[in-house]
Amino acid sequence: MSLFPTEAAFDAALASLPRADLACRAAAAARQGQLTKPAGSLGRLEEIAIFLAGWQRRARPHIDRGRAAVFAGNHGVTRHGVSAFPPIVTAQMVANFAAGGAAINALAGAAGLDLHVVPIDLDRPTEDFTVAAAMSQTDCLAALNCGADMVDPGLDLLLLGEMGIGNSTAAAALCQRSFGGSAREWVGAGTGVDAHGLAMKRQVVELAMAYHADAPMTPFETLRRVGGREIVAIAGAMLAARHRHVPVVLDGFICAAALAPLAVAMPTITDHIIAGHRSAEAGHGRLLDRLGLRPLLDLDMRLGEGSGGAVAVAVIRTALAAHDQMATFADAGVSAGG
Ligand SMILES: O=C(O)c1ccc[n+]([C@@H]2O[C@H](COP(=O)([O-])O)[C@@H](O)[C@H]2O)c1
Ligand SMILES: Cc1cc2nc[nH]c2cc1C
Repeated sequence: MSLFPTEAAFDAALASLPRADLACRAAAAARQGQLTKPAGSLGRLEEIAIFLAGWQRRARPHIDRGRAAVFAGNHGVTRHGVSAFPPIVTAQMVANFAAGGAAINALAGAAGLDLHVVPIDLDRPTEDFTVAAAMSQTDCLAALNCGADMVDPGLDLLLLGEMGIGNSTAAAALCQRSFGGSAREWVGAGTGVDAHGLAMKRQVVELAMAYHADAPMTPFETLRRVGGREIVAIAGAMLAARHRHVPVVLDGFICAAALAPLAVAMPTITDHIIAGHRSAEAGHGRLLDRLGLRPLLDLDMRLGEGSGGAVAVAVIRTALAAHDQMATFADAGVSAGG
């Protein structure tokens, strides 16, 4: 049985979000207070260990089963010349992922994550969302379930990533429909468009806002109308992960944009999510601010594929190593501070 058989099931899942286990969080926080270091001196590494304790529901969290799920989709909006690369690159990169030659193959390996690549109907690009909904209800539900299917209940951590030529335009449209503002604020260079491409992207996003202006402002409709299959799958995976108590690490702008419509309807959806990094894509910092997420890293990356998130997972592992392996003041015979 799929997790999201209907739009109503998706809405119900979003309306009933499980919370972190507070007792496990408290036990992890207490342990942090006993480790041989001044209180708080490991900064955000301490917060990460406590965060994972709450979602994994154990005081000593670990990442034995860490997965990177990278979804790929094609976009009808590419007909407007919104990307520096042709749409065929999406399928070509999926082949590169399968052959092990992409950045995410190396980075997921370095972060100790199993990589799963999920191309979704690449031979059926979404509709051009300046003149139609990007996808049907059926296709939107199918993409949500593609995402949910990647979330085995036993996972310790899930990194989400995407590949889709043209998807930074869809991401900007999701941001603007969710948070308002102008296309100038949300549109960036993506794969590296020139000034003409940038102007085109802005125009495309403004046209999309006008076309869909009277449609319901629900998360499902926003995803369906101006999203893409890989983006919708990321939204489905985030929501499924929440119900299965799997903490999530996000990659860049496109991943975070998948969260935007959900967060507007249900701000606490971000509680089980770590923003792995802030990408160099123009709107990402603004989007993370709106989501109330503070990125772990800022390395001027703007690749996608889950790459920035994978680097963040390597840092997260160091946080857990300290939490698990350090001696307490009592164990080591070190005098605690007053
Ligand atoms: O992760 C990011 O912040 C990011 C920023 C810019 C581009 N990308 C990647 O580049 C593609 C989208 O760029 P574009 O120009 O084709 O819209 C897509 O495959 C993304 O994975 C990703
Ligand atoms: C080569 C290439 C690799 C990518 N990985 C994610 N988005 C991408 C876009 C391009 C163009």
